[in-house]
Amino acid sequence: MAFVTRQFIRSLSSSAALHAAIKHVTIIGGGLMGAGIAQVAASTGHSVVLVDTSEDILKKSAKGIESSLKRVAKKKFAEKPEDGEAFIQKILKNISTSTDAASVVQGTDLVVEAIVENLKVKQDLFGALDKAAPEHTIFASNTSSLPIADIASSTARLDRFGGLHFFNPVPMMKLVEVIKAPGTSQQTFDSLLEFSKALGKHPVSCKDTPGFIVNRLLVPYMLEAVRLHERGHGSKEDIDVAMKLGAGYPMGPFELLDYVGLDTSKFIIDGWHEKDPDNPLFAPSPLLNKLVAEGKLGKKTDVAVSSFI
Ligand SMILES: C[C@H](O)CC(=O)SCCNC(=O)CCNC(=O)[C@H](O)C(C)(C)COP(=O)(O)OP(=O)(O)OC[C@H]1O[C@@H](n2cnc3c(N)ncnc32)[C@H](O)[C@@H]1OP(=O)(O)O
Ligand SMILES: NC(=O)c1ccc[n+]([C@@H]2O[C@H](COP(=O)([O-])OP(=O)(O)OC[C@H]3O[C@@H](n4cnc5c(N)ncnc54)[C@H](O)[C@@H]3O)[C@@H](O)[C@H]2O)c1
Repeated sequence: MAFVTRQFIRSLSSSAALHAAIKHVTIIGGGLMGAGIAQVAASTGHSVVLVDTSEDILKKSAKGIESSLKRVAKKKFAEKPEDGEAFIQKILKNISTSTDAASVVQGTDLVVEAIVENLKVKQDLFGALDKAAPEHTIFASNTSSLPIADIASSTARLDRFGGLHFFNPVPMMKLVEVIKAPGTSQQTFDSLLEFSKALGKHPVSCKDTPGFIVNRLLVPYMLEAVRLHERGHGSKEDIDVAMKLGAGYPMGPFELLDYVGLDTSKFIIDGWHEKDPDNPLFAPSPLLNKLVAEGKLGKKTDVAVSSFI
Protein backbone atom coordinates (compact mmCIF):
# COMPACT_ATOMS: atom_id res chain seq x y z
CA MET A 1 0.00 0.00 0.00
CA ALA A 2 2.82 2.37 1.01
CA PHE A 3 4.53 1.43 -2.26
CA VAL A 4 1.37 2.24 -4.24
CA THR A 5 1.06 5.58 -2.44
CA ARG A 6 4.71 6.41 -3.07
CA GLN A 7 4.32 5.47 -6.73
CA PHE A 8 1.16 7.58 -6.95
CA ILE A 9 2.86 10.60 -5.35
CA ARG A 10 5.87 10.13 -7.64
CA SER A 11 3.63 9.99 -10.72
CA LEU A 12 1.77 13.12 -9.59
CA SER A 13 4.97 15.05 -8.96
CA SER A 14 6.50 13.91 -12.22
CA SER A 15 3.44 15.02 -14.19
CA ALA A 16 3.50 18.34 -12.30
CA ALA A 17 7.19 18.66 -13.21
CA LEU A 18 6.40 17.96 -16.87
CA HIS A 19 3.65 20.55 -16.84
CA ALA A 20 5.92 23.07 -15.14
CA ALA A 21 8.53 22.33 -17.79
CA ILE A 22 6.45 23.85 -20.59
CA LYS A 23 7.03 27.50 -19.89
CA HIS A 24 8.76 28.64 -23.05
CA VAL A 25 6.93 28.07 -26.30
CA THR A 26 8.03 28.72 -29.86
CA ILE A 27 5.24 29.10 -32.40
CA ILE A 28 6.29 28.77 -36.03
CA GLY A 29 3.96 30.53 -38.45
CA GLY A 30 2.32 33.83 -37.53
CA GLY A 31 -0.77 33.49 -39.73
CA LEU A 32 -4.38 32.96 -38.68
CA MET A 33 -3.60 30.07 -36.35
CA GLY A 34 -0.06 30.79 -35.14
CA ALA A 35 -0.97 34.32 -34.05
CA GLY A 36 -3.98 32.98 -32.15
CA ILE A 37 -1.95 30.23 -30.44
CA ALA A 38 0.74 32.78 -29.50
CA GLN A 39 -1.92 35.07 -28.03
CA VAL A 40 -3.48 32.34 -25.91
CA ALA A 41 -0.12 30.99 -24.71
CA ALA A 42 1.03 34.51 -23.75
CA SER A 43 -2.29 35.24 -22.04
CA THR A 44 -1.80 32.18 -19.83
CA GLY A 45 1.66 33.27 -18.65
CA HIS A 46 3.88 31.40 -21.10
CA SER A 47 6.89 33.03 -22.63
CA VAL A 48 6.34 32.97 -26.39
CA VAL A 49 8.50 33.48 -29.46
CA LEU A 50 6.53 33.82 -32.67
CA VAL A 51 8.45 32.98 -35.85
CA ASP A 52 7.63 33.72 -39.47
CA THR A 53 9.52 34.30 -42.69
CA SER A 54 9.58 38.12 -42.72
CA GLU A 55 9.39 41.12 -40.39
CA ASP A 56 6.43 42.43 -42.37
CA ILE A 57 4.39 39.31 -41.72
CA LEU A 58 5.35 39.39 -38.05
CA LYS A 59 4.23 43.02 -37.82
CA LYS A 60 0.86 42.00 -39.26
CA SER A 61 0.65 39.12 -36.76
CA ALA A 62 1.41 41.45 -33.85
CA LYS A 63 -1.28 43.86 -35.04
CA GLY A 64 -3.78 40.99 -35.27
CA ILE A 65 -2.92 39.82 -31.75
CA GLU A 66 -3.31 43.32 -30.37
CA SER A 67 -6.71 43.84 -31.98
CA SER A 68 -7.92 40.45 -30.77
CA LEU A 69 -6.70 41.30 -27.25
CA LYS A 70 -8.61 44.58 -27.46
CA ARG A 71 -11.79 42.60 -28.14
CA VAL A 72 -11.06 40.34 -25.16
CA ALA A 73 -10.26 43.34 -22.93
CA LYS A 74 -13.41 45.19 -24.00
CA LYS A 75 -15.48 42.31 -22.69
CA LYS A 76 -13.35 41.48 -19.64
CA PHE A 77 -13.03 45.05 -18.41
CA ALA A 78 -16.45 46.33 -19.49
CA GLU A 79 -16.92 47.91 -16.04
CA LYS A 80 -13.38 49.31 -15.78
CA PRO A 81 -12.04 49.97 -19.32
CA GLU A 82 -8.96 51.79 -17.94
CA ASP A 83 -7.58 48.43 -16.71
CA GLY A 84 -7.86 46.96 -20.21
CA GLU A 85 -4.73 48.60 -21.62
CA ALA A 86 -2.51 47.32 -18.76
CA PHE A 87 -3.95 43.83 -19.34
CA ILE A 88 -3.07 44.01 -23.05
CA GLN A 89 0.46 45.33 -22.47
CA LYS A 90 1.19 42.65 -19.84
CA ILE A 91 0.29 39.92 -22.32
CA LEU A 92 2.16 41.51 -25.23
CA LYS A 93 5.30 41.60 -23.06
CA ASN A 94 5.25 37.78 -23.05
CA ILE A 95 5.61 37.68 -26.85
CA SER A 96 8.74 38.29 -28.88
CA THR A 97 9.20 37.66 -32.60
CA SER A 98 11.92 36.26 -34.81
CA THR A 99 12.64 35.20 -38.39
CA ASP A 100 15.32 32.73 -37.26
CA ALA A 101 13.63 29.58 -35.96
CA ALA A 102 16.85 27.60 -35.50
CA SER A 103 18.30 30.13 -33.07
CA VAL A 104 15.20 30.66 -30.95
CA VAL A 105 14.38 26.98 -30.43
CA GLN A 106 17.62 26.57 -28.52
CA GLY A 107 15.87 27.71 -25.35
CA THR A 108 12.40 26.31 -25.84
CA ASP A 109 10.33 23.60 -24.15
CA LEU A 110 7.73 23.23 -26.90
CA VAL A 111 7.58 24.05 -30.60
CA VAL A 112 4.11 24.43 -32.07
CA GLU A 113 4.18 24.54 -35.86
CA ALA A 114 1.38 26.38 -37.69
CA ILE A 115 2.81 26.94 -41.18
CA VAL A 116 1.33 26.12 -44.58
CA GLU A 117 -0.52 22.78 -44.88
CA ASN A 118 2.16 21.06 -46.98
CA LEU A 119 3.92 17.89 -45.89
CA LYS A 120 7.29 18.56 -47.51
CA VAL A 121 7.50 22.13 -46.13
CA LYS A 122 6.60 20.93 -42.63
CA GLN A 123 9.10 18.05 -42.83
CA ASP A 124 11.88 20.39 -43.97
CA LEU A 125 11.16 22.75 -41.09
CA PHE A 126 11.11 20.05 -38.41
CA GLY A 127 14.16 18.31 -39.88
CA ALA A 128 16.14 21.53 -39.45
CA LEU A 129 14.72 22.30 -35.99
CA ASP A 130 15.51 18.79 -34.75
CA LYS A 131 19.21 19.55 -35.08
CA ALA A 132 18.92 22.89 -33.26
CA ALA A 133 16.50 22.16 -30.39
CA PRO A 134 17.54 20.72 -27.02
CA GLU A 135 16.83 17.07 -26.17
CA HIS A 136 13.84 17.80 -23.93
CA THR A 137 11.99 20.00 -26.44
CA ILE A 138 8.65 18.62 -27.58
CA PHE A 139 7.56 19.20 -31.17
CA ALA A 140 3.89 19.56 -32.10
CA SER A 141 2.12 20.26 -35.36
CA ASN A 142 -1.18 22.10 -35.72
CA THR A 143 -1.84 20.34 -39.04
CA SER A 144 -5.48 20.09 -40.08
CA SER A 145 -5.17 16.94 -42.14
CA LEU A 146 -1.66 15.51 -42.50
CA PRO A 147 -0.55 12.43 -40.57
CA ILE A 148 1.54 13.47 -37.56
CA ALA A 149 3.71 10.38 -38.09
CA ASP A 150 4.60 11.54 -41.63
CA ILE A 151 5.60 15.00 -40.41
CA ALA A 152 7.58 13.55 -37.48
CA SER A 153 9.47 11.18 -39.78
CA SER A 154 11.89 13.97 -40.71
CA THR A 155 13.15 14.05 -37.11
CA ALA A 156 14.90 11.71 -34.69
CA ARG A 157 12.49 12.53 -31.85
CA LEU A 158 9.41 10.48 -32.68
CA ASP A 159 8.74 9.96 -28.96
CA ARG A 160 8.71 13.73 -28.35
CA PHE A 161 6.43 14.54 -31.29
CA GLY A 162 2.64 14.88 -31.25
CA GLY A 163 -0.26 16.85 -32.63
CA LEU A 164 -1.89 19.91 -31.08
CA HIS A 165 -4.81 20.87 -33.29
CA PHE A 166 -6.37 24.21 -32.38
CA PHE A 167 -9.51 25.77 -33.85
CA ASN A 168 -10.09 29.10 -35.48
CA PRO A 169 -10.47 31.66 -33.88
CA VAL A 170 -8.07 30.27 -31.29
CA PRO A 171 -8.87 32.80 -28.53
CA MET A 172 -12.56 31.83 -28.68
CA MET A 173 -12.61 28.12 -29.49
CA LYS A 174 -12.28 25.93 -26.42
CA LEU A 175 -11.24 22.68 -28.08
CA VAL A 176 -7.75 21.30 -28.69
CA GLU A 177 -7.33 17.90 -30.31
CA VAL A 178 -4.24 16.23 -28.85
CA ILE A 179 -2.92 13.62 -31.25
CA LYS A 180 -0.93 10.57 -30.22
CA ALA A 181 0.97 9.21 -33.20
CA PRO A 182 2.30 5.65 -33.00
CA GLY A 183 5.73 6.96 -31.92
CA THR A 184 4.48 9.56 -29.40
CA SER A 185 5.46 8.58 -25.85
CA GLN A 186 2.86 8.60 -23.10
CA GLN A 187 4.95 11.23 -21.29
CA THR A 188 4.85 13.55 -24.31
CA PHE A 189 1.14 12.96 -24.80
CA ASP A 190 0.46 13.76 -21.11
CA SER A 191 2.56 16.93 -21.36
CA LEU A 192 0.56 18.07 -24.39
CA LEU A 193 -2.73 17.38 -22.58
CA GLU A 194 -1.46 19.33 -19.55
CA PHE A 195 -0.27 22.18 -21.75
CA SER A 196 -3.69 22.39 -23.46
CA LYS A 197 -5.35 22.61 -20.06
CA ALA A 198 -2.84 25.26 -18.95
CA LEU A 199 -4.03 27.31 -21.95
CA GLY A 200 -7.56 27.10 -20.58
CA LYS A 201 -8.64 24.76 -23.38
CA HIS A 202 -10.56 21.50 -23.32
CA PRO A 203 -8.39 18.76 -24.83
CA VAL A 204 -9.72 15.61 -26.47
CA SER A 205 -7.51 12.63 -27.30
CA CYS A 206 -7.22 11.68 -30.95
CA LYS A 207 -5.63 8.92 -32.95
CA ASP A 208 -3.42 9.87 -35.88
CA THR A 209 -6.19 9.35 -38.45
CA PRO A 210 -7.16 11.68 -41.37
CA GLY A 211 -8.77 14.85 -40.02
CA PHE A 212 -8.69 13.51 -36.45
CA ILE A 213 -12.25 14.06 -35.14
CA VAL A 214 -13.52 17.52 -36.09
CA ASN A 215 -12.14 17.90 -39.61
CA ARG A 216 -13.06 14.35 -40.62
CA LEU A 217 -16.67 15.44 -40.09
CA LEU A 218 -16.48 19.17 -40.85
CA VAL A 219 -14.47 19.27 -44.10
CA PRO A 220 -16.67 16.81 -46.05
CA TYR A 221 -19.70 18.78 -44.78
CA MET A 222 -18.28 22.10 -46.07
CA LEU A 223 -17.32 20.56 -49.41
CA GLU A 224 -20.76 18.98 -49.75
CA ALA A 225 -22.27 22.45 -49.33
CA VAL A 226 -20.10 23.70 -52.22
CA ARG A 227 -21.16 20.72 -54.36
CA LEU A 228 -24.82 21.34 -53.50
CA HIS A 229 -24.36 24.92 -54.76
CA GLU A 230 -22.40 23.75 -57.83
CA ARG A 231 -25.33 21.47 -58.74
CA GLY A 232 -27.58 24.55 -58.64
CA HIS A 233 -29.54 23.24 -55.67
CA GLY A 234 -29.23 26.32 -53.50
CA SER A 235 -27.65 29.77 -53.37
CA LYS A 236 -24.63 30.28 -51.11
CA GLU A 237 -26.66 32.73 -49.05
CA ASP A 238 -29.59 30.34 -48.61
CA ILE A 239 -27.32 27.43 -47.71
CA ASP A 240 -25.57 29.55 -45.06
CA VAL A 241 -28.86 30.81 -43.62
CA ALA A 242 -30.32 27.29 -43.70
CA MET A 243 -27.46 25.80 -41.67
CA LYS A 244 -27.45 28.69 -39.18
CA LEU A 245 -31.19 28.81 -38.57
CA GLY A 246 -32.01 25.19 -39.27
CA ALA A 247 -29.08 23.41 -37.67
CA GLY A 248 -27.99 26.02 -35.14
CA TYR A 249 -24.45 26.42 -36.53
CA PRO A 250 -22.84 29.77 -35.63
CA MET A 251 -21.63 30.18 -39.24
CA GLY A 252 -22.91 28.73 -42.49
CA PRO A 253 -20.54 26.47 -44.50
CA PHE A 254 -19.54 29.18 -47.02
CA GLU A 255 -18.90 31.70 -44.27
CA LEU A 256 -16.83 29.08 -42.46
CA LEU A 257 -14.82 28.20 -45.59
CA ASP A 258 -13.94 31.89 -45.93
CA TYR A 259 -13.03 31.98 -42.26
CA VAL A 260 -10.80 28.87 -42.37
CA GLY A 261 -9.15 29.96 -45.65
CA LEU A 262 -9.92 28.51 -49.07
CA ASP A 263 -6.26 27.56 -49.64
CA THR A 264 -6.14 25.54 -46.41
CA SER A 265 -9.46 23.87 -47.25
CA LYS A 266 -8.17 22.99 -50.72
CA PHE A 267 -4.90 21.57 -49.33
CA ILE A 268 -6.91 19.36 -46.99
CA ILE A 269 -9.32 17.97 -49.57
CA ASP A 270 -6.66 17.53 -52.28
CA GLY A 271 -4.44 15.58 -49.89
CA TRP A 272 -7.23 13.23 -48.87
CA HIS A 273 -8.41 12.83 -52.48
CA GLU A 274 -4.90 11.82 -53.54
CA LYS A 275 -4.83 9.10 -50.88
CA ASP A 276 -8.41 7.91 -51.37
CA PRO A 277 -9.51 8.95 -54.91
CA ASP A 278 -12.67 6.82 -54.91
CA ASN A 279 -14.15 8.41 -51.81
CA PRO A 280 -16.84 10.87 -53.04
CA LEU A 281 -16.58 12.80 -49.75
CA PHE A 282 -13.05 13.82 -50.73
CA ALA A 283 -13.82 14.85 -54.34
CA PRO A 284 -12.21 18.18 -55.29
CA SER A 285 -14.48 21.12 -56.12
CA PRO A 286 -14.06 23.05 -59.39
CA LEU A 287 -15.39 26.22 -57.73
CA LEU A 288 -12.96 26.01 -54.81
CA ASN A 289 -10.06 25.33 -57.20
CA LYS A 290 -10.99 28.32 -59.38
CA LEU A 291 -11.20 30.73 -56.43
CA VAL A 292 -7.87 29.61 -55.00
CA ALA A 293 -6.24 29.93 -58.45
CA GLU A 294 -7.53 33.52 -58.54
CA GLY A 295 -5.89 34.22 -55.16
CA LYS A 296 -9.27 34.56 -53.43
CA LEU A 297 -8.57 32.84 -50.15
CA GLY A 298 -11.40 34.25 -48.03
CA LYS A 299 -11.06 36.40 -44.93
CA LYS A 300 -7.26 36.16 -44.78
CA THR A 301 -6.81 37.90 -48.14
CA ASP A 302 -9.52 40.52 -47.88
CA VAL A 303 -13.13 40.38 -46.82
CA ALA A 304 -14.03 42.69 -49.73
CA VAL A 305 -12.93 40.08 -52.29
CA SER A 306 -14.08 37.33 -50.02
CA SER A 307 -14.77 34.44 -52.28
CA PHE A 308 -17.85 32.85 -50.86
CA ILE A 309 -19.55 35.46 -48.69
C1 LIG B 1 -9.86 23.69 -40.55
C2 LIG B 1 -9.18 23.65 -39.19
O1 LIG B 1 -8.18 22.62 -39.14
C3 LIG B 1 -10.10 23.47 -38.00
C4 LIG B 1 -10.96 24.68 -37.73
O2 LIG B 1 -10.53 25.63 -37.13
S1 LIG B 1 -12.53 24.58 -38.31
C5 LIG B 1 -13.25 26.09 -37.82
C6 LIG B 1 -13.78 26.04 -36.41
N1 LIG B 1 -14.40 27.31 -36.08
C7 LIG B 1 -15.71 27.51 -36.19
O3 LIG B 1 -16.48 26.62 -36.51
C8 LIG B 1 -16.14 28.91 -35.88
C9 LIG B 1 -17.62 29.05 -35.97
N2 LIG B 1 -17.98 30.42 -35.56
C10 LIG B 1 -18.16 30.77 -34.26
O4 LIG B 1 -18.03 29.97 -33.35
C11 LIG B 1 -18.53 32.21 -34.00
O5 LIG B 1 -19.08 32.74 -35.17
C12 LIG B 1 -17.30 33.08 -33.55
C13 LIG B 1 -16.83 32.63 -32.17
C14 LIG B 1 -16.16 33.03 -34.53
C15 LIG B 1 -17.72 34.57 -33.48
O6 LIG B 1 -18.79 34.73 -32.63
P1 LIG B 1 -20.10 35.50 -33.07
O7 LIG B 1 -20.89 35.74 -31.84
O8 LIG B 1 -20.70 34.73 -34.18
O9 LIG B 1 -19.62 36.83 -33.75
P2 LIG B 1 -18.93 38.16 -33.32
O10 LIG B 1 -20.01 39.16 -33.05
O11 LIG B 1 -17.94 38.45 -34.40
O12 LIG B 1 -18.13 37.89 -32.00
C16 LIG B 1 -18.70 38.01 -30.72
C17 LIG B 1 -17.60 38.29 -29.74
O13 LIG B 1 -16.69 37.21 -29.71
C18 LIG B 1 -15.37 37.70 -29.44
N3 LIG B 1 -14.48 37.37 -30.55
C19 LIG B 1 -14.80 36.88 -31.76
N4 LIG B 1 -13.69 36.64 -32.48
C20 LIG B 1 -12.66 37.00 -31.70
C21 LIG B 1 -11.26 36.97 -31.87
N5 LIG B 1 -10.68 36.56 -33.00
N6 LIG B 1 -10.48 37.39 -30.84
C22 LIG B 1 -11.03 37.83 -29.70
N7 LIG B 1 -12.35 37.88 -29.48
C23 LIG B 1 -13.14 37.46 -30.46
C24 LIG B 1 -15.49 39.18 -29.26
O14 LIG B 1 -15.71 39.48 -27.91
C25 LIG B 1 -16.73 39.50 -30.07
O15 LIG B 1 -17.29 40.68 -29.70
P3 LIG B 1 -16.84 42.05 -30.49
O16 LIG B 1 -17.27 41.87 -31.93
O17 LIG B 1 -17.60 43.13 -29.77
O18 LIG B 1 -15.37 42.22 -30.37
N1 LIG C 1 -7.17 28.14 -40.90
C1 LIG C 1 -7.73 27.34 -40.02
O1 LIG C 1 -8.92 27.48 -39.70
C2 LIG C 1 -6.93 26.26 -39.38
C3 LIG C 1 -7.42 25.65 -38.21
C4 LIG C 1 -6.66 24.63 -37.58
C5 LIG C 1 -5.44 24.26 -38.13
N2 LIG C 1 -4.99 24.88 -39.25
C6 LIG C 1 -3.66 24.49 -39.74
O2 LIG C 1 -2.71 25.41 -39.20
C7 LIG C 1 -1.65 25.62 -40.14
C8 LIG C 1 -1.58 27.09 -40.47
O3 LIG C 1 -2.80 27.51 -41.02
P1 LIG C 1 -3.18 29.06 -41.10
O4 LIG C 1 -4.61 29.11 -41.48
O5 LIG C 1 -2.70 29.78 -39.89
O6 LIG C 1 -2.29 29.52 -42.35
P2 LIG C 1 -1.83 30.99 -42.78
O7 LIG C 1 -1.61 30.93 -44.24
O8 LIG C 1 -2.74 32.01 -42.22
O9 LIG C 1 -0.42 31.16 -42.02
C9 LIG C 1 0.71 30.39 -42.27
C10 LIG C 1 1.92 31.23 -41.91
O10 LIG C 1 3.09 30.39 -41.93
C11 LIG C 1 4.15 31.15 -42.48
N3 LIG C 1 5.17 30.22 -42.97
C12 LIG C 1 5.12 29.43 -44.07
N4 LIG C 1 6.24 28.68 -44.16
C13 LIG C 1 7.01 29.01 -43.08
C14 LIG C 1 8.28 28.57 -42.60
N5 LIG C 1 8.99 27.64 -43.25
N6 LIG C 1 8.76 29.12 -41.45
C15 LIG C 1 8.04 30.06 -40.78
N7 LIG C 1 6.83 30.50 -41.20
C16 LIG C 1 6.32 29.98 -42.33
C17 LIG C 1 3.51 32.00 -43.56
O11 LIG C 1 4.30 33.12 -43.88
C18 LIG C 1 2.18 32.38 -42.89
O12 LIG C 1 2.29 33.58 -42.15
C19 LIG C 1 -1.96 24.71 -41.34
O13 LIG C 1 -1.32 23.49 -41.15
C20 LIG C 1 -3.48 24.55 -41.25
O14 LIG C 1 -3.93 23.37 -41.87
C21 LIG C 1 -5.68 25.88 -39.89
